[in-house]
Amino acid sequence: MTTTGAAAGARRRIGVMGGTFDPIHHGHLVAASEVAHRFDLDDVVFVPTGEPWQKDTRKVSPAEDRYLMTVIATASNPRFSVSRVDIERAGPTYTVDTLKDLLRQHPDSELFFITGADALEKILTWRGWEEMFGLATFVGVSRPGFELSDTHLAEIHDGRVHLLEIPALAISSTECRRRAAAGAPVWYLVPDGVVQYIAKRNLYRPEGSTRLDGTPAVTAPVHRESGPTDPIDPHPEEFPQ
Ligand SMILES: Nc1ncnc2c1ncn2[C@@H]1O[C@H](COP(=O)(O)OP(=O)(O)OP(=O)(O)O)[C@@H](O)[C@H]1O
Ligand SMILES: O=C(O)c1ccc[n+]([C@@H]2O[C@H](COP(=O)([O-])O)[C@@H](O)[C@H]2O)c1
Repeated sequence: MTTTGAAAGARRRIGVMGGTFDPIHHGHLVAASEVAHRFDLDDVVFVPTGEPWQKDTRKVSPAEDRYLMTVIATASNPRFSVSRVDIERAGPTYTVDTLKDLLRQHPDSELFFITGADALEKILTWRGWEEMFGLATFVGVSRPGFELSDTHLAEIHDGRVHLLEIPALAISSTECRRRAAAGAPVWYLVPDGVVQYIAKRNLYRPEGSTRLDGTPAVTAPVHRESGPTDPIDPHPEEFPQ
């Protein structure tokens, strides 16, 4: 007996939630959950970027930290999983490559790439976008502060792009990082486990700050092929953030 949304013999419908996730927050999770519900998806795969080339003007946290925060944030949802395809591919992250890798891994699937209104606005600046629209259906979701529009995508509009209003959460990773850097709480903006992870790894704190155990905070990127430098503490203390 199948317990998924796909009828027997039908292609699996897989949502793809790509993002830098530095850190992952409830805006990402609500977007994925809402698109999964409205598009009757079987699963949503979260794909943390390797090298987000359009964010190269700022320091991005090590891929392993962003990956682990994404795993922590999605662990309680049986339909959510996290893929390493982008962090294991060398070089800048292009969605056209993400989609090809996922289709190789899931050849009998139909992909639905989920993107916020801000990212959708800039999608024609993405590398190989012409090919990209042939590999997945794109679902643009509303985001406070941005206009949700597909008028710039008129020539693609043959059912490959959909727009969806979702519950509005005015949360951004930028604001979460700013708050963590200032010692302000990020509780309830990000999942509880992510709050704990940020504190444990001293992410987003000013250079030279120390971890709660007194050791220097990690500042060098973690090597791609290695696992996390720190296992997740199974008995985390209460952190003030
Ligand atoms: N609050 C939100 N509501 C809807 N979509 C969102 C929200 N936050 C992010 N997204 C979408 O999630 C995807 C990944 O976003 P990303 O990881 O860059 O987060 P961000 O909050 O935009 O980060 P930053 O503030 O660092 O730019 C993008 O498609 C983005 O548009
Ligand atoms: O393919 C591209 O050239 C491209 C350029 C910018 C962003 N993207 C993808 O869009 C998603 C959101 O990216 P970001 O930078 O807003 O976190 C993520 O999956 C990125 O890989 C992709």
